[in-house]
Amino acid sequence: MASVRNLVPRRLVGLASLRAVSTSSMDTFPKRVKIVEVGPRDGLQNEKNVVPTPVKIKLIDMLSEAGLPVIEATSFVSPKWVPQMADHTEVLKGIRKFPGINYPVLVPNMKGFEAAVAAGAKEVSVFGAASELFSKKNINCSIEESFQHMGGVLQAAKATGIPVRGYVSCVLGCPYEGKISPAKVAEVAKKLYTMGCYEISLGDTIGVGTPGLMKDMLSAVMREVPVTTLAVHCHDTYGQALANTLMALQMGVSVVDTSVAGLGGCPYAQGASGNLATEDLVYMLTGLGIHTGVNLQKLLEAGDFICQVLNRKTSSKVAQASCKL
Ligand SMILES: CC(C)(COP(=O)([O-])OP(=O)([O-])OC[C@H]1O[C@@H](n2cnc3c(N)ncnc32)[C@H](O)[C@@H]1OP(=O)([O-])[O-])[C@@H](O)C(=O)NCCC(=O)NCCSC(=O)C[C@@](C)(O)CC(=O)[O-]
Repeated sequence: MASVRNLVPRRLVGLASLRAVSTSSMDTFPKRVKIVEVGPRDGLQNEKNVVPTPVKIKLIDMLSEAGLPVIEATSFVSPKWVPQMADHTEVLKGIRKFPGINYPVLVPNMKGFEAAVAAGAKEVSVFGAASELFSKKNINCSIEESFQHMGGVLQAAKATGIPVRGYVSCVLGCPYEGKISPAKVAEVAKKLYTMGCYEISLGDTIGVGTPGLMKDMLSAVMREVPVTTLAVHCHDTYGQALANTLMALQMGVSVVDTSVAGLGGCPYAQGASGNLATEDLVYMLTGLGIHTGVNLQKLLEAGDFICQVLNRKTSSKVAQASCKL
């Protein structure tokens, strides 16, 4: 693989050719998009070989340097279930905390919440699903039981002034149940919103959705939850993540979860590939003239770094193209 140093002078060529467009269809897009970088958590949780803690810390520091406003750093889940995240405390304590950047962590229950707070977490994310079977496989409880676990975390977080983000998985399909109805997604999203999550991230966990499904699902959710509190989280298994995200942006969503180099997958969703690559979203938004505050060059360097450590080719089309320029 080419070294970062060799790539640096050439990579801006593609970016420099981008020109912000202004058409009437742009009126429906948000003026700025908040990118939630989930690579260090969602991106690495599925890696078979344990990634050394200093590598995770360096990756997060590089992503901070790139200007990502939110970086999901790790998860305080059971190390028996997800061994890759067992070093959560060391990672959270070891990273440089840049002013203005949030470093939320995933917590499934009070045990995870308490450990996260003890490690210095200032924001947490709870996670549920719109599929009963996925909920059972992923967190070993029903959707109803998961509301109780999340409710406990939300109450404790409120008492300590910690903001809570909520995830809904399987919003466009489930590896165990198949089709998931938009009404079910809306019901779960509404529950998380009314319980106190300030933002609800809608996850196409296995990347099976298409823009039409995204439109139907979002239309149902937006009848129950304000669009200003919604985020989308698209995996790219069928190459639809960027198209699905574009549909969400057109519908007024302005928060998007992505993963550097397109890393990712869920250990309890066999066959699901990585998230939408952060580089590809930044490139598209730059072309649309939508502000993100992210430095694409530095982001590409972070992607190169983690791909070299993992001995993996990047899944980002933009990173691949930039290597060839
Ligand atoms: C939820 C549990 C813990 C239930 O797991 P369980 O086995 O049902 O839990 P339990 O309460 O019966 O406890 C069993 C053992 O786990 C311990 N335990 C219990 N909780 C914790 C904790 N927080 N941290 C550390 N240890 C914990 C607990 O202390 C006990 O230890 P033991 O007595 O056997 O030694 C487990 O199922 C789990 O950790 N699941 C997490 C799975 C996961 O991380 N999945 C990936 C993240 S979700 C995702 O990727 C989707 C998303 C968010 O990206 C969006 C999308 O794409 O859709």
